[in-house]
Amino acid sequence: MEKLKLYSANDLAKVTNHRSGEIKFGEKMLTVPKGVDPVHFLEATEVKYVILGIPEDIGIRANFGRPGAASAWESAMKNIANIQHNRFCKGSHILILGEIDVADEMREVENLDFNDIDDRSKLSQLVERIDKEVSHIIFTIVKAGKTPIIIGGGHNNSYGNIKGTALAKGKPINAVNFDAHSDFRILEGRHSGNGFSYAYEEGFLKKYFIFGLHENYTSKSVLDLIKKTEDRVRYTTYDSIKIRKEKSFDHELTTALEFVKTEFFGIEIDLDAIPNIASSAMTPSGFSVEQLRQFTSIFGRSKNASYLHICEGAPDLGEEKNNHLIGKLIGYLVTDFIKANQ
Ligand SMILES: N=CN[C@@H](CCC(=O)O)C(=O)O
Repeated sequence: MEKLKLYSANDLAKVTNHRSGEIKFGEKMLTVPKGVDPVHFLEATEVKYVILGIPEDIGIRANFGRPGAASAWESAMKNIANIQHNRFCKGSHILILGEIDVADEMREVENLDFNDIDDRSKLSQLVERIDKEVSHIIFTIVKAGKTPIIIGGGHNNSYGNIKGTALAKGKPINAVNFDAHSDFRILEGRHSGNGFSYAYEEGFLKKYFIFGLHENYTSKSVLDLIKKTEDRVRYTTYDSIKIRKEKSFDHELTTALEFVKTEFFGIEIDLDAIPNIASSAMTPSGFSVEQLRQFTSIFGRSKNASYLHICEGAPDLGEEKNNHLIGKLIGYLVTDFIKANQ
């Protein structure tokens, strides 16, 4: 795990704002002690939840998107460290493992142009390089009996999450994805729009449910492909629930849960499904933050929930004065998941 940059107790102290009479997560969460092998530590610790950051937006660049998601990890950590440790949720149940070191790759993409065919191919190759690191680290965390909470990064990282979890569990897993987009697009080289189709094609993803797809942003070819694989890939649209009111939110949650919970499954959350949250494909229309939190809690409750991935939030694309909001939203989702799951 050479590309794993461990988070130290000192890193944690730097982002924790101490206040007398209060105990913050940053004072209670674990880090891997200096000089200790992280794999041994993962195997030995009793802590169940392991937080990992992926500060990249290379998959988004390879998908002709707007960069910015690399900054979500730092914003999330600044928030998570300052959540109150209390009877509702305890920081001591969390290990902050660290982040995947993508600094070299991020430097390499700075001057690459999506419109240049050679550059586009380089972007995809760099996504594949990150895929390998993500799947290896997720494999190691899950194999140690822990539940990863992954903070991205682009949605390309769904591939590594699914692959790593499936390899650790020794069988393909299911996934539920709260997203405006299917990310089940053609296998044209890796990017943020085809993490699930690659995982499906390579046999790591068994059943896949897309929750709240936006009808305007799903191509006919993807809809046709999903129709052909109906026994394994299903969806419900945002428009059918919230606009035409043909289906109820709660009923669709149950349908999706029944579909995925038959096996170990991953919970994938793309923040571009929430209105006005800064992201590459930012939207003015979508489910509310409360609905996303309910989704996280309901799926988190299942004993087969094997990881949580929150991605595509891009504080760097947001308003300068309030760029802590994405970190705060991620903090709510992390604690909603843990409270439901523990
Ligand atoms: N992870 C996001 N994937 C979307 C992005 C859509 C967009 O950039 O407009 C997709 O490929 O469909």
